[in-house]
Amino acid sequence: MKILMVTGGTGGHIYPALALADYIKEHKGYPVTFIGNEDRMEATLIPEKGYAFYGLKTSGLAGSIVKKGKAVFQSLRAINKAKAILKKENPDVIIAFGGYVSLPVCIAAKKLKKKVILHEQNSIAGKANKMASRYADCVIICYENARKDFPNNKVLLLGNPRATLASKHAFNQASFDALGLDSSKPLGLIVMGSLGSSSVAHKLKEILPNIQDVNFLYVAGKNNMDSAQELVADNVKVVDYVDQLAIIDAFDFVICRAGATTAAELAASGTLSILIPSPFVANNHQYYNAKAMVDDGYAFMIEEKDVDEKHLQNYIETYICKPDLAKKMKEAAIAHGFQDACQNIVEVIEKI
Ligand SMILES: CC(=O)N[C@H]1[C@@H](OP(=O)(O)OP(=O)(O)OC[C@H]2O[C@@H](n3ccc(=O)[nH]c3=O)[C@H](O)[C@@H]2O)O[C@H](CO)[C@@H](O)[C@@H]1O
Repeated sequence: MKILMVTGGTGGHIYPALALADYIKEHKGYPVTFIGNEDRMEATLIPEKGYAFYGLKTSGLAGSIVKKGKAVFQSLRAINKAKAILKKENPDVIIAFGGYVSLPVCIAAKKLKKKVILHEQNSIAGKANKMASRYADCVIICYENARKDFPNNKVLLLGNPRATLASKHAFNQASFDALGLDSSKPLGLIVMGSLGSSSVAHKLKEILPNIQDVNFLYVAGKNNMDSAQELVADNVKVVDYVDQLAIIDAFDFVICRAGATTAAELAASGTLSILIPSPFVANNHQYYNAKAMVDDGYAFMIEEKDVDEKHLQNYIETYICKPDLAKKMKEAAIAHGFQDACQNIVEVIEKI
């Protein structure tokens, strides 16, 4: 069986696809090829991981009439290019992980009568996935809430492939030691998704130095290192990137955005979190990702507008000073973790 995956734009769409591809390679040996945007992070990340990669030029349907017109024109060209790639590669199944690059590939796939599976990471579906669902044979979701965004007879709630990876992740002592953190105090990891956040960095710079009983590692994101430098303090180290899953076990809690892939990893690995959902995403979907986690009893949430010392200190103390409650929350996280996501998705691929 040959599989082709479509993914792109941000880590939250790319890492789940890579996790599934690695699982398929290890357990089934089926070849996997990728299509993504020719000018986004996937164009380097995916070939670096050893997979064949085809790039398309696409952009989102947003902004001025001229920009929208350009996006439509690019999509039409992308459909033709995708058709040529699909004819050459001749995959049995196409799995699309969202982002606007998915849509032209799904359209091309259906024109060639190929089987299409969509993967939606978020609790509110993205625009591209909603449009692509009419060309899909099956839609895999990670939150019950996303079911209503798709034709009900196509939906399966199976979770995010990164959950499987997170449940099996190996702590890497050398990666942790290289960070040079003082672990004689509780440790907090702060990571703002694959793109970072300058607005949260700006708020935290006033707050973190006052929480002296915790040492923090702030992961800024490669494009935010300048604004993040203002955070450096006795108890705060700043780096641009970490392999989140390799070091997460060393931390007592994580403060982070509520990107769906990070959220899936937190649940599957039983990691305690304080979520600050990004207010700058489509349909406020991170708020709803976070709300589902809070409702299921395994995370706290502070909206960005409410981030202050009192709120943060309050939640941090709960994790550190109430071990019984922290243990209960960890158990609730693991119970909602979809640790078998990869195995269950592969069964669907084989059946389809
Ligand atoms: C601004 C934006 O549009 N964000 C979206 C994007 O988030 P974003 O790309 O930030 O994705 P997530 O937070 O969901 O996932 C980030 C991934 O990168 C990894 N990682 C990240 C930083 C780092 O230093 N090290 C590291 O290993 C994490 O372990 C995780 O696997 O896609 C998500 C999934 O569709 C959406 O829910 C988010 O709303």
